Amino acid sequence: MPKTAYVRTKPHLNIGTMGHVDHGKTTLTAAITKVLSERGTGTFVPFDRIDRAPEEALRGITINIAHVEYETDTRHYAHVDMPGHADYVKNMVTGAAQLDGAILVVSALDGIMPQTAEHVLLARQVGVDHIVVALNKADAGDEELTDLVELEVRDLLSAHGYGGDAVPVVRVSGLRALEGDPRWTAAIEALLDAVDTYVPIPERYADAPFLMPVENVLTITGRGTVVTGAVERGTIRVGDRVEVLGATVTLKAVETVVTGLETFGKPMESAEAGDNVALLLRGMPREAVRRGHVVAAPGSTTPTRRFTAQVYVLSAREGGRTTPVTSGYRPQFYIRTADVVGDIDLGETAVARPGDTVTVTVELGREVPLEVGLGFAIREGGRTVGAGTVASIVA
Ligand SMILES: Nc1nc2c(ncn2[C@@H]2O[C@H](COP(=O)(O)OP(=O)(O)OP(=O)(O)O)[C@@H](O)[C@H]2O)c(=O)[nH]1
Ligand SMILES: [Mg+2]
Repeated sequence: MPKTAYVRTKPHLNIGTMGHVDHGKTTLTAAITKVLSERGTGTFVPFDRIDRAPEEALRGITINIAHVEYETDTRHYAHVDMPGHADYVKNMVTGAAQLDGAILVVSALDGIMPQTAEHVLLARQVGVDHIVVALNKADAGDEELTDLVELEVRDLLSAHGYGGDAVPVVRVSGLRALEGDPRWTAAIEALLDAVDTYVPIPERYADAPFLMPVENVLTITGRGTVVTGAVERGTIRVGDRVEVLGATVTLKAVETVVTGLETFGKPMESAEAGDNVALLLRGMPREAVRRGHVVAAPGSTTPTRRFTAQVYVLSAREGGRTTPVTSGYRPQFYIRTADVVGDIDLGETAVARPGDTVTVTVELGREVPLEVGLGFAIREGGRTVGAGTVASIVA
């Protein structure tokens, strides 16, 4: 099938749904694509295709994020539907790191649930600055109860520095909109308008050196090794030299050339920060690159093992630990798409209780490209116990 080139006509933003299990994230995602397909600026992606497509097993890591794309009148969006279950927080964290804005889905029937709060906290920690709320299942909710839920959500957002009073809260019914009920398709339009106007066009650091965390690695027969991910900063063109970093201990950086560039299956001439792309890498052995590595402009970033960070230790109520952390604690660090073990040194603080924010020094089990301001999650025994931001690199 001939491929039409991807033409950039509108600013591109990455958004995603988040929220508690069963509050209707996937239904809402399907409803958005339905409403926009009727406007002629998107393709309808039915519920079961969003819910089935994402499960990919990759070297034992379950990648469970569905990407769909659509346009409003003013913007092009890549939208990720993030699973709600706590087991998938890893994917939410690594995916949310790329989000310019998020749609927080809260069931008007249930109100705030543990994962609603956990996702808001994680969004804050990974630097998602703008949240729009979809109060879903409004078709089935009682008006007064929905008012209470709205207040509760605004309070939660304010508590995490999102300015809950200003955040748009739109009452929607993904289910009824999918069925074509005009009242509820209009609500989806209102939600999209809120996203269009409330989430600003991000500064893309287009002039910064190129960097893309690797999400997925594929082999295309006859063509070679392809890596996919969201461009974190800078621009990339076919023919550009790049480095793959964070590889094996013996082979720290592998230099290669980008020989092909695509987005959503369409070839493109250049990609910039925020784009979801696939890069074909010349002569790159399949085994030399994996999820967690970084593709960057040569010499633009140096992998490091030691850094200081501000870390928030989740309280037990948020699903975190019930006991304090002391120096020598050795959890997993989720940094961009990488999953690395690390030693925590609390220095003079000595003890961090659940709910505390502390400054720590971390020594990772292997080198990872890091920079100040980069967010990460800390996990232990399959659950998130902390979140933090890199404060300084220690030589
Ligand atoms: N009444 C009503 N039910 C809804 C609405 N949206 C979703 N549901 C129902 O809520 C249930 C969960 O919907 P999903 O879209 O799968 O929820 P989710 O948040 O994606 O769930 P997970 O991916 O498992 O976290 C399904 O039975 C839906 O049919 C709505 O607007 N109104
Ligand atoms: Mg879902």
